[in-house]
Amino acid sequence: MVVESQRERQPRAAETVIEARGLTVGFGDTLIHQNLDLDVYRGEILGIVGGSGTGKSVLLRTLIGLVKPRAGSIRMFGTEMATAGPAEAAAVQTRWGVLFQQGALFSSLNVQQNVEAPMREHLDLEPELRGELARLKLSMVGLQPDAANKMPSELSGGMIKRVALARAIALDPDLLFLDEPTSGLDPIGAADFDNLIAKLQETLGLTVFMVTHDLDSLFSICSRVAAIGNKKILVAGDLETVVAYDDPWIKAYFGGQRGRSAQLAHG
Ligand SMILES: Nc1ncnc2c1ncn2[C@@H]1O[C@H](COP(=O)(O)OP(=O)(O)OP(=O)(O)O)[C@@H](O)[C@H]1O
Repeated sequence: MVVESQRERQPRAAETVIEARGLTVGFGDTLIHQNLDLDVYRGEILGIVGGSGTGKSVLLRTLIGLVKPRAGSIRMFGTEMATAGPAEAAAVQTRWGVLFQQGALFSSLNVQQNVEAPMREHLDLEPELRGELARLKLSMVGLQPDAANKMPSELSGGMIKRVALARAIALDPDLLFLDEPTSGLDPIGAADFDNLIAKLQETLGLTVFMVTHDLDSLFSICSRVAAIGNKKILVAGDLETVVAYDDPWIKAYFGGQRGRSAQLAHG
């Protein structure tokens, strides 16, 4: 059952949105990734898993250009990012949105202003239209209109994630990067957020790159999973393929009590 539902969610045509080849990333004397290859296909929700410190967030930050790789290439929507000119790179960058782990809202801006921030930076819109669009994005992530004037300090953890998600979709992206979107949420809040991600992915036709530890997210909404270990992608494929892969961390992660419970719950 799990396998069938995973297959149903596989994109039909495997058009590559992100193509990373031979990525080597390090800090000082420490190598985090060495010769890492990864493809992300249009229309999929790809879950990135791996032990703590294996470099899942570093991979996300490398793909969006915040960490410069020592070697290798990253093609985003067919554009080689290392050699793209500033205008071309900026045009590609507006095609993705990012939800960072803690939400990373601007604490001095209210909710609506946070969602408007990318529009201010990249679009030349009248203030009324910008406000209207921001409120539309907020309603798309399930927030009531009265949330618009609240400050980040007045929000619950779940609301912060929703505002951050509204900001991530502010520019109508094709691609969404999510870093541990359900971390810090209670199980019901996490399940609601998973459902929201799946709904947005489907209605907006998004491609989603999602770093997660959350087994429920993997089993409920991911169409494919890539596991990081030994500085590279150990295995990428449907859950059945990844779960069956012979690696001690994968066996401990999926074969432990929580992994078995998640498989049963979503089976
Ligand atoms: N800017 C940086 N400078 C130096 N080291 C860094 C930097 N950013 C990350 N690291 C190191 O890179 C390694 C991978 O970090 P990363 O946050 O990607 O791990 P992760 O797989 O996301 O872990 P977790 O699951 O615990 O969040 C860690 O050892 C971290 O300390």
